Amino acid sequence: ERSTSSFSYSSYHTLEEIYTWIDNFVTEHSDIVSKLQIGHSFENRSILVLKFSTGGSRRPAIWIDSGIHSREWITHATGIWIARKIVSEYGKDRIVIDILNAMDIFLEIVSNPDGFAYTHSMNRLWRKNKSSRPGIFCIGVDLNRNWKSGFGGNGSNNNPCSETYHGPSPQSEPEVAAVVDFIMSHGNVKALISIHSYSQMLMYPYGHSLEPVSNQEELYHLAKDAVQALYEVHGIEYIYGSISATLYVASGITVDWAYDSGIKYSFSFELRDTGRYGFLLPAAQIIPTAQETWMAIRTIMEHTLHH
Ligand SMILES: O=C(NO)N[C@H](Cc1ccccc1)C(=O)O
Ligand SMILES: [Zn+2]
Repeated sequence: ERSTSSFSYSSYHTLEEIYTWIDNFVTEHSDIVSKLQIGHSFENRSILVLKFSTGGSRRPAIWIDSGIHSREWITHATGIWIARKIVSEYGKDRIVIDILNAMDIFLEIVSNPDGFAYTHSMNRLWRKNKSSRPGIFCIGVDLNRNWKSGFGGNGSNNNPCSETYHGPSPQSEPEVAAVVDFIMSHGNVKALISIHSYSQMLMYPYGHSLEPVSNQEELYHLAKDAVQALYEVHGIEYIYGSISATLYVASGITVDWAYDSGIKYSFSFELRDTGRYGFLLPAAQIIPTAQETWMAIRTIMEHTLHH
């Protein structure tokens, strides 16, 4: 069926189902949504980005990615739901209208397609990508350790068999290089939101050190407001703060690279839950999770629009 009306937003889907949904979604909303291919994964799958734009050229933009860790299925499902929410709210919500009349939104739903396919075929709890190199006997690099900022520092591992293996060099992984190349050539990305699960946290740089970022006060208060907006939907409580202070030191991570590349509003979400189901969050929680996450993301986008 050509329409997305038969797509269940309250279910988890395979890579093929998501890519088909993307094509149908773009067809149905071609007035404001387009599909970009920003590169290929290690196993040669397309890396796709949805672009939401109401015109202009190279407008200030917001980047949102989900699924960088393949086992975090709630993040892809949330990304899909948010894509539909953006187009449905554009006609209704004053804040979304204002955002899209001034900015573009880029949404990369499946940031690690090889790993995601693997969680459906062989190992539901696979985290990394699927890269392999001669003489190395473990597969995959942690795509949240392969970025240039703080690369190879504490909170990342140089053992290829580790779940936090940072890879042989910064941006060695095609899935990371594609995003870096896209954002750098775009040159006008004002906010980056990288969605993970689980733990119910909203965090900002730095992960690689306890050193506060220059606009720490602003990010703290924005995170506070975003977490409050999230709480008001279903009463779910998040903690917030800098990654290194709130969680632990992690080096080579997406948001540190984004921040150091000039994207002053860089955040990482850890969605539901706090461990009862963990990565195996029941599908019944997809829509409630997406609804509350949307309100936090909308808060961050609105702030970015006005600053
Ligand atoms: O893997 C997850 N969550 O899925 N998060 C941890 C912590 C984290 C989250 C966000 C940014 C940096 C670091 C990780 O080791 O990457
Ligand atoms: Zn993760």
